[in-house]
Amino acid sequence: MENGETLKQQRIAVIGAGVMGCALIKGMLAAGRITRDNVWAVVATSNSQKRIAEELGIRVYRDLPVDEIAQTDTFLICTKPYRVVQVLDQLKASKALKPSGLVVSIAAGTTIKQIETALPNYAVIRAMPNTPSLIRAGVTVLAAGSHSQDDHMLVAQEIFQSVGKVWQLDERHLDAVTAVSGSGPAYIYLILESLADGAVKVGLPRDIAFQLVSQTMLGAAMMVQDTGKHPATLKDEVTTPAGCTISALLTMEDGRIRSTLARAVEEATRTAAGLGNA
Ligand SMILES: NC(=O)C1=CN([C@@H]2O[C@H](COP(=O)(O)OP(=O)(O)OC[C@H]3O[C@@H](n4cnc5c(N)ncnc54)[C@H](OP(=O)(O)O)[C@@H]3O)[C@@H](O)[C@H]2O)C=CC1
Ligand SMILES: O=C(O)[C@@H]1CCC=N1
Repeated sequence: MENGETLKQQRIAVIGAGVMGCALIKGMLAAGRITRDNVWAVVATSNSQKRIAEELGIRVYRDLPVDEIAQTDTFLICTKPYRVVQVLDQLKASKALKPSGLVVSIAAGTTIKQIETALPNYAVIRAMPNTPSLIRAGVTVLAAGSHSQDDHMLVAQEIFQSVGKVWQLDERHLDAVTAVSGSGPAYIYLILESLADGAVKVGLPRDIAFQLVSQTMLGAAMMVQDTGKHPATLKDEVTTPAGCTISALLTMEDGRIRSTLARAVEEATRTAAGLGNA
């Protein structure tokens, strides 16, 4: 089978089609890795059911359908963390799970052990993606469960490669990953908005400010990736002696921007670790 073709043989269920579940379905459809026939979803409310069925053109249910479960290879669990075990209990109670199937959970703080306790002997992979998966610019880190084989990991890799870049790490890193790249887009939006506020304060129109700041962020991020240079080196290349950049940087340092951002990641890691116990 060609690289990237494994998903075409799979029937995929997305349990919880909210922000992330829909981002993943849209991303996979846009990548042409799945068809509308081989994916189905579950939501809680009739409003979401109607909206998503219309928007995505896929089968959307409010209860777990036993006949669909029996034909499904991979379950992407995308509910809030506190609902994950309840959903897994329902899947188990259906008695329709394929023994060779795979559960991939994207729930923050919900451990592989918690999932394997609910579904003993089942292949489990824990994933932490982020919202840019919607536009296929996501970041996902995968961690394998104790019954996950290479072919299961291949399926998970193909799902998340279709919506962005993928790394595989030991599960002990997943709460940190959640705090860095899972939550990360929110930090970047806050910084983007703050810089744009500054631009507005010095007279630029808001829409131009958003375009200038977001493109600058994109370019700066690409410089880090493409040049491989340390960010401090790239920063120094911008910072002319007695120029204006150093004025801005020292103002930021006065506001303890570095430790504020680093401590924020530390705090988010602590919070993420507790989310599966709610
Ligand atoms: N948002 C993010 O940036 C990221 C989130 N995550 C993780 O992804 C998961 C989902 O987050 P997010 O998409 O933001 O949450 P949302 O609230 O947007 O989505 C949750 C979805 O679950 C559905 N749902 C609720 N109860 C059930 C149930 N019993 N059975 C099936 N579906 C149900 C909801 O249906 P309805 O719409 O009808 O209420 C909704 O579609 C969380 O565990 C989170 O930790 C991971 C990475 C990033
Ligand atoms: O805020 C949260 O808990 C989730 C996990 C990562 C991003 N959003």
